[in-house]
Amino acid sequence: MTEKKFKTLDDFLGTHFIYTYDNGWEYEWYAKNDHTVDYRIHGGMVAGRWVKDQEANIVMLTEGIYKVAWTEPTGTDVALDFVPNEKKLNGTIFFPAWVKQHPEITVTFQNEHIDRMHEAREKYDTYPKLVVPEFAHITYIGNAGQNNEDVIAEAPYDGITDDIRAGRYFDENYHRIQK
Ligand SMILES: C=Cc1ccc(O)cc1
Repeated sequence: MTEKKFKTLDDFLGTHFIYTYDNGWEYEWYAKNDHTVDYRIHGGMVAGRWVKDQEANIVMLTEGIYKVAWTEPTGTDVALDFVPNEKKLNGTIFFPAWVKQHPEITVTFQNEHIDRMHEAREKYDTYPKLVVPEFAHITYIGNAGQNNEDVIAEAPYDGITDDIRAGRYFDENYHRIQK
């Protein structure tokens, strides 16, 4: 894992993280550029879900501390505060009621099923929302560079985060080593 020190917004953009929330949910998230994020979910209520090119608001609050927020086609809202120099973040996820009732609908490569998400958010309940506020500890930081399509490029599989942490997943140019 890189030991880089985060100071500027540019230090954050292009960075790839893996982290585990205190409730046990493991997530992988990539600051693709100053308005776009990709992610994969490895543990928790919607493990198996993965998303590319989600538009997000990304700012630096003060040196080395970053806030990211977005709203999804599912109606789920997310706010993340990264303190990468301390290997931690705080995330709050606001799930519409239907995602808790039918998580399996969202567990897919969302980009190929946007219509299905829009349909479900109209058809099923929004309220009461499920709010999940949690700290997480960062277990991996990688310098992927911005707009790297290899970072989040396939469905999550058992052991993928171990492969990434062990250095078996990306080559020296942060391209995926295909098995
Ligand atoms: C629902 C998406 C989501 C992505 C990353 C994260 O840390 C929390 C939620």
